[in-house]
Amino acid sequence: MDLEHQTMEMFLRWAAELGLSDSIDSSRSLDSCLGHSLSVADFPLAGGRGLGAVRELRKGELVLKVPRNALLTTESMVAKDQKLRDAINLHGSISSTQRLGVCLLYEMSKGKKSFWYPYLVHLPRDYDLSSTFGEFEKQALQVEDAVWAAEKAIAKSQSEWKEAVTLMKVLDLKPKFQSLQAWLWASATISSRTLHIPWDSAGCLCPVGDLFNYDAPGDDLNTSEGPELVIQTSSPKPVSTTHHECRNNAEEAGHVVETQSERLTDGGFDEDANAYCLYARRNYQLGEQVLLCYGTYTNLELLEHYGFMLEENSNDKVFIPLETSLYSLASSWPKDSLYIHQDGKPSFALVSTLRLWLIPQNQRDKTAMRLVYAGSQISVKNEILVMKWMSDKCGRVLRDLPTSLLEDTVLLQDIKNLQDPEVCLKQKETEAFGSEVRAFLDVNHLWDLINGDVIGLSGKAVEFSRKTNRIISKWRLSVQWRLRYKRTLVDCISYCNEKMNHLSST
Ligand SMILES: C[S@@+](CC[C@H](N)C(=O)[O-])C[C@H]1O[C@@H](n2cnc3c(N)ncnc32)[C@H](O)[C@@H]1O
Repeated sequence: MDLEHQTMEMFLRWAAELGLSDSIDSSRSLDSCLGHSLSVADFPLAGGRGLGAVRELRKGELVLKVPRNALLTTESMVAKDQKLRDAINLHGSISSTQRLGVCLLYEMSKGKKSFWYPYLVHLPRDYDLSSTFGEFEKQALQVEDAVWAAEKAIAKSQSEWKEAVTLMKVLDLKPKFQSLQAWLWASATISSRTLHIPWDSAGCLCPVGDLFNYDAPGDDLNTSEGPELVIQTSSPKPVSTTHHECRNNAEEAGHVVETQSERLTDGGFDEDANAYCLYARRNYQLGEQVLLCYGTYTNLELLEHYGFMLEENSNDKVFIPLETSLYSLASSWPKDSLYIHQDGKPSFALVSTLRLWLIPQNQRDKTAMRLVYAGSQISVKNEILVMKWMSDKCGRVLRDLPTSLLEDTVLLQDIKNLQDPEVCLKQKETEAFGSEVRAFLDVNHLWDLINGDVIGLSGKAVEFSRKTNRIISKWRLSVQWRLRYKRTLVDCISYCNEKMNHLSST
């Protein structure tokens, strides 16, 4: 049994001893907290390590219960450590998320002496959130809004780190735990793994509960005949770093509560049970990955908060630069409602605004306004103008980007080849590398490694260091993101052209 496997077993035993369980049967063995409903498994195409169903699960069924004493929160860490308590009390001016970040690093610095050590060793060593992107990966996003969002995330992490360093110094953390690198790790851990708790806006780290991978809301609606969960959402979308909203008043009887309401999340802290309770969001077959919904996110937001994106994401939104006069006309609709759906359809608000914008000012009478607000077309002529404008605009946006969809598709394949240890890079292949691959190899000083292998005729694949592989993964994510963006614009052009053809023939 390899080391990873052994430490995972130790972790699951430790969790069972603390009372974590995937079963409602309280007399279960203390060898592992899993095995009745779930098991840890690898899902290479959907999040990597995750939790699989070890039996058929019914929608609404309780699948994991994590008692409060196992949760890592500022409160629970402080309660176990006088020095930490004193330092936190003295330096209360930073945000609760920063406090949790410092506590996490402090706990990590204890190594095996930490109460949560069996959990902490299983945290990822690296993350791909955009706050961890270097200049190359950031620019590879190409789209101005996306580059700007990444820049903002990077700057935010840096300024939060500077503010938190004072507390880290008081705690006398070793330099490696005080570094920006360590801070980025702690912030990414908190951003991508915390669950919502009612008593701390920073949320909690939930052993085992943070092994669930993500399922977008709305993608599960047709899959079950089971009863619906009532999730009492405090806001339609979490604004804090925590992604799970509270499922208050969850009735334990049958572990199912009745119908409707917005189902953004699949669990929450249950005051009565004094535990975090997680429920199946749909029916699952044996062996299927059990997923959790962290909230409603566009791909850019997923990249920022979680370090991944979804090729198929019904919540994705593609924004294109619009004329200022159009924005001012669109005052009835918020700016962020003017977008293109991932399947290429312009949003209701965008089409409505364009309908209005594209009729001459003297024709913007009551009748036209009424039609626009009702979501109806004003006239066939106007509708054709709208579709033509959208199609031309998307075409211009695509042309203005540094690379085409086709070039990005080839690039993505080259990146996959670079990353694949099974692929041997032949000299003729490296000669065909496009300018972006060449620039990447230049910036990261990797030519020697590539040439050494090719010229050395070793016949072996090029092996990059772990650090280089991490950078390649981030770059790959950027390219995937911009490719998805471009696909949506191309689909929008097809959608508009089809509409135009249809309208012209009527
Ligand atoms: C709460 S953790 C889930 C467990 C994680 N896979 C692990 O091994 O610890 C969230 C992270 O898992 C990954 N992830 C979750 N859902 C994913 C999905 N559908 N596709 C790709 N990665 C996903 C992302 O790296 C994300 O930041």
